[in-house]
Amino acid sequence: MRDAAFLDRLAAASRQEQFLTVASREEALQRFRDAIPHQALPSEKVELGVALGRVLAADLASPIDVPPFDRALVDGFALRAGDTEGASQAAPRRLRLNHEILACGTAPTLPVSAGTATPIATGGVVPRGADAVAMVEHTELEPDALTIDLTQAARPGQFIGYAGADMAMGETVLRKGTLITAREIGMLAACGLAQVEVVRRPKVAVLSTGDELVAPGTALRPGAIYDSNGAIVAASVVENGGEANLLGIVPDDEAALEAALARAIETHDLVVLSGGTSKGAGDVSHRILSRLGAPGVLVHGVALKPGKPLCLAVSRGKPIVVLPGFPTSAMFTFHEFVAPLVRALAGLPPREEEAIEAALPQRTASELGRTEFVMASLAHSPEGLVALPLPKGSGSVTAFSQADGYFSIPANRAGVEAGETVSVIRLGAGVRPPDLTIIGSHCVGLDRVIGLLIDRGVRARAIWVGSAGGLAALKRGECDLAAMHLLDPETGRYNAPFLGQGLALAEGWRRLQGIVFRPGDERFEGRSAAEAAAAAVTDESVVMVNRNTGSGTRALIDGLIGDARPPGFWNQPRSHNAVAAAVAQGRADWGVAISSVAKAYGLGFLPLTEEHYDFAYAAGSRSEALAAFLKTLSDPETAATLRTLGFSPAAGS
Ligand SMILES: Nc1nc2c(c(=O)[nH]1)N[C@H]1C(S)=C(S)[C@@H](COP(=O)(O)OP(=O)(O)OC[C@H]3O[C@@H](n4cnc5c(N)ncnc54)[C@H](O)[C@@H]3O)O[C@H]1N2
Ligand code: MOO
Repeated sequence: MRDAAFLDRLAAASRQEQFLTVASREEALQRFRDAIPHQALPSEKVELGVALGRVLAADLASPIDVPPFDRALVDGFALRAGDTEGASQAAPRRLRLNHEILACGTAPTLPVSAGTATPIATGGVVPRGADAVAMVEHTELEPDALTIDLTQAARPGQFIGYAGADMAMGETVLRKGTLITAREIGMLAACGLAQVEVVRRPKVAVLSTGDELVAPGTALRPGAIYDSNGAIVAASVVENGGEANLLGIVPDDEAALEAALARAIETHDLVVLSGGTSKGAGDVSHRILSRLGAPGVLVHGVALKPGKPLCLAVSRGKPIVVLPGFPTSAMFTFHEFVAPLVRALAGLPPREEEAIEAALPQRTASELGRTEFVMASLAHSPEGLVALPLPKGSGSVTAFSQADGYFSIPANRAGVEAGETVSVIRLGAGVRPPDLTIIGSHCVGLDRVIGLLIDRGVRARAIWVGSAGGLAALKRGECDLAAMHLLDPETGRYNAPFLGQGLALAEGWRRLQGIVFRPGDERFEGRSAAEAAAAAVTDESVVMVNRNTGSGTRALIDGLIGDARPPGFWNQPRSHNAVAAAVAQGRADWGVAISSVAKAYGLGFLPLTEEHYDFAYAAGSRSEALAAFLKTLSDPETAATLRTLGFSPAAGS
């Protein structure tokens, strides 16, 4: 490896420039706004049939009266109210019928003169002379059909819809910036408009850079990951009124990137690239963006977390945004810097942000000097709403989509204390806290049970932080249930010994834990788990993968290996899947995981023990959602589902 090219690359990487400017979020936004007008693009005319989802470019006045004439609102007779005064069942008023019937679409030819009435249908044109319509139910047709007897007096104007009552000619009926939905389409059609003037949609080029990226739909090679930013950014552009052009993946190559960016700015209003902007790659984007045209980079580095390496540039009058590669950082900076621009160009008003107050149950630390945004889930607690910071970092794709919102910690604070109230800005419309929050250890069995609950109308959500974390969260009142599998080494019992005052345990199911290894590995194949582990810890060439302290599985591993510290001991991932992936990919030779995961990864399995996966909850809780969960847990249907997944439901179900 110590060849010249390798040393050159290493030297180049360590020589990287510092970020050009580290701006505050406000400064960064200001510089971007000063350089790029955040205003609607010019308009274009589109047919009504394709206007759905577009934005009106100008206020719109109705060119006609709607309805265009005074019309009957009931089936009956057009007449003069004055002729009907005092009419009653006992003393009906007799009116002569005019010789025409005003069906819909028929223009009247005869006026209604005193003492006469004209038959009219709902929607028919009210004839000259008439000032009211009487309902057919309040009249009796005389046998000669030439007269009616009216049994109820009519008020002037009764059952007439006047011209322009709905929309008057010249009245502004729709405002510019209105998003055209089915309702607006109806109004435009009623005005007789076949076309409408809408804001041109901003054309946004979306690119991803990274040699490790592959497009969804293709096979993953070792070390590669799917390009998720491209898809998320493109969809978010559309959600904010833009037209996304997903240009795909560009390799980490200066010339290729420069060529792709140059092409993209020619034909788009905005270019959004993600990845390759932090240290190590930072000056590449910087050099390219400066070469593409003045003024080049406006901001590179914002005192934000997530989102520090964000880069904002303008070349040839076009904005170029380089989002950080980490998906949560990319989405967050998109939301803060790109979405407002796309909306403005598309003529849409700024997104309405709904903030909701929630208590923080736990201290959350933050970095001094950077405004930190913390993705959080909302949950109900006996004391009111709580904001649960999501345990996943900027590299996660799910943090942004699973969060109900985010709260910020100012740059001059090192954290927020437990019990403080934070203002959670909601992400997405109509986000409601779930009925039931489960925190603890992940299990695909629980994924299914939650699915069954959702089918029954209970909105349940799980947050995976491990058994001990779930129990601690339950004790702090952050959730309704803790999903756990903790073994007490002293009693050999699962879960119950850890509960403490006020908590009850619902038995869930049993999961077979065992040693996982690559099939065919003779150091494990055909042996007992205890025997294989004992041999493995004395062989320096065998690498293990451990689990995190506090997990139920770690307690098992400790029991297996005692004080031994074999290679791999300090590699302590937090899930069964991470253990199985490490073994399957050859980064480790053995670990402990549950049988269902071993099967999913095609690994060999030496059974160790059946662990109990149970649920702790507050004994006094009266939550209906909790009751529904406990009921679902004891359903035969649930038990059958769990068995098909390879779990043994607890006795009794
Ligand atoms: N030594 C330092 N390292 C890092 C720093 C730093 O200041 N010093 N900053 C960190 C921060 S903060 C962030 S955020 C990331 C962002 O880095 P880049 O914008 O250069 O992004 P990459 O290095 O290209 O990728 C980071 C990460 O994200 C994955 N990625 C990239 N593109 C995509 C995509 N389209 N879809 C899904 N995932 C993507 C990529 O594989 C990496 O895992 O840098 C820190 N490092
Ligand atoms: O800015 Mo990075 O986004 O802190 O993770």
